[in-house]
Amino acid sequence: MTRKVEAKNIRVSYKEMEALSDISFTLESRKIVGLIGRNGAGKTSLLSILAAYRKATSGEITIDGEPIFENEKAVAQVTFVHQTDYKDEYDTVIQFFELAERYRPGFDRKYAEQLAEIFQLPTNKPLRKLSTGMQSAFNVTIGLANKTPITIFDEAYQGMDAPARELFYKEILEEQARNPRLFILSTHLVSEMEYLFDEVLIIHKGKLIVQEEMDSLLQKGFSVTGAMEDVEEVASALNVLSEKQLGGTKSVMVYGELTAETEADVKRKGLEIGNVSLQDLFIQLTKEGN
Ligand SMILES: Nc1ncnc2c1ncn2[C@@H]1O[C@H](COP(=O)(O)OP(=O)(O)OP(=O)(O)O)[C@@H](O)[C@H]1O
Repeated sequence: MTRKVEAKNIRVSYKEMEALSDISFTLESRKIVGLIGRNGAGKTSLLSILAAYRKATSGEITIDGEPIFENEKAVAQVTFVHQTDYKDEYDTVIQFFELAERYRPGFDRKYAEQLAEIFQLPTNKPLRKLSTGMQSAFNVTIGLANKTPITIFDEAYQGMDAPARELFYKEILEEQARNPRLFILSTHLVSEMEYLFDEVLIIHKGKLIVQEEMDSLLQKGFSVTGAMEDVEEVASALNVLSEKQLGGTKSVMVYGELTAETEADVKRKGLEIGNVSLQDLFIQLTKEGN
């Protein structure tokens, strides 16, 4: 299921407020992409445009070169899982599976039933009577069982407890191994989900500030620790995101390429280079002032 998704100069305004400004990127299929950003950064706005739920104020999303908005064939390639209000939904889980089987050509009923068992969904209950976590598990079930080439989960885990979330992550990885596709997962649970991601997009205040393969992103973030004066000397040439000091020892978190020259200098001075997590990088990259 090879698909190429391109966002070209996406801008979204709600009246005078600009929620997304000039966002462009290309995503290749067979990847699990993490979309992270602080509250109000624009994640849902971006995902709803990627799924053609709404039109960008300007710019365009294409799948394999075809504009997606109001394009039935392109839209059928995408499943968008987001929080849904089921308070007026009298149909049961099983009735929903029947509908999905009738109207969604790729829907895998058998897999949906397996997932319902894994998540212990009460399949004969109307959706409005499921708990919040169960409703999310139902959404996740539909998202996985639809098996569309592009599957988007917008904070789909709301209300799901830790064991249920763990089952969800495991299913994504297993599905990706069985039926590779493009998964896009927006989340606030960065440390919990970072092991899933092949690639990461970070949006901040409506702007795309990072698009990187996970491995190279983690290589770009590193810490340097040691004697204060030596660390300060090395850090003066680096893009320092944060610093900590304890007595005469200082530690700085850096974002940027670690050149051979800097690495040699660090070694000469007896300083220590450490790894930083995606969560730490995300916090520092989106901190006021950075
Ligand atoms: N329908 C709307 N009308 C007006 N403003 C909106 C609308 N939807 C979103 N916004 C604004 O656009 C900005 C981006 O919102 P969006 O929901 O896309 O962010 P988000 O990253 O998904 O946030 P969160 O993580 O809190 O869910 C916010 O400032 C929000 O208040």
